[in-house]
Amino acid sequence: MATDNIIKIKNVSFSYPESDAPAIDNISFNVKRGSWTSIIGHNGSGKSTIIRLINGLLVPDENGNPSIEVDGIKLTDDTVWEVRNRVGIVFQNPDNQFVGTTVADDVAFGLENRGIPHSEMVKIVPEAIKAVGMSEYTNAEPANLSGGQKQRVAIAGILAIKPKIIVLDEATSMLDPEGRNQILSIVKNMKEKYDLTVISITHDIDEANMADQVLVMNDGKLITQGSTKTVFSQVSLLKNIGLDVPFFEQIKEKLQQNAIKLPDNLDSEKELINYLCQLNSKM
Ligand SMILES: Nc1ncnc2c1ncn2[C@@H]1O[C@H](COP(=O)(O)OP(=O)(O)OP(=O)(O)O)[C@@H](O)[C@H]1O
Repeated sequence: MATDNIIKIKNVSFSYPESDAPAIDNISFNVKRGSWTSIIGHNGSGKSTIIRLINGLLVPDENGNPSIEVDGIKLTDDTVWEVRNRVGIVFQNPDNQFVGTTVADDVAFGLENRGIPHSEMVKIVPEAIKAVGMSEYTNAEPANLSGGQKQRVAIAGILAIKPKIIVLDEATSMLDPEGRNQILSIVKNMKEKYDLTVISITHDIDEANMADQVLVMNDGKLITQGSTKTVFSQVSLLKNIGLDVPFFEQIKEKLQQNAIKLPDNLDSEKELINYLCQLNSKM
């Protein structure tokens, strides 16, 4: 994995015109190339607004000398399309993402928009559809697919334009557990295969736990960030802002509140169970 920062956000604030409070309040963070970042936070905390700022759909407020850099390109009016080509977004509702009458048409749409020659499209489209395991549905109508299949087609459409960054904006929230796991596993495989950088905005704690880095938003502010271990061990902070905490961290906290001292290096449920079994056998 490369180690440079593919996204650099510095001193960024943003207020929607009709609102008094800023939706984003002076945030700074970096995202490493090829990494997985989760953004968590309550409804309205500013998660989607960050993504709209990263792909230039919104422009930061001028105060504080803000800067946004994506893949080494400083985001300005002149570079917005260059940046946008690097960021593919899968949205929450699969039904709002289709424009083609067949799966193949739909996946080809982004390529047509970018003026990719037909001779290249006929190679790229089937490859992208195959990558998400949907080849047998190439000529199907998107409207007739299941929610999980629709999200796979949306991902194929994004893969076709070869982005550097893929954003899942609550992309699994309308799927059942099986559909969700399929999508996450496809994205994970694509990430490794194409050295993609993944940003997932999610309310699902297991999905958030897949990340290398977690960003926690509250009322437009980035209140903590770090590895899953660093962030999810701040149980009280997360609970105070109404967020879920992994079951494992909740159990650890309860044990410690009951004066059961645990070693620092317990990183998984399995390690915790083994430790408690050993403790029990010594009693
Ligand atoms: N188009 C808009 N016009 C005015 N205010 C907006 C607009 N979009 C979002 N907001 C406000 O900006 C704030 C941040 O919204 P945003 O959608 O970024 O939050 P979020 O964390 O993604 O929420 P959710 O989890 O519900 O998707 C909220 O107070 C929201 O009401």
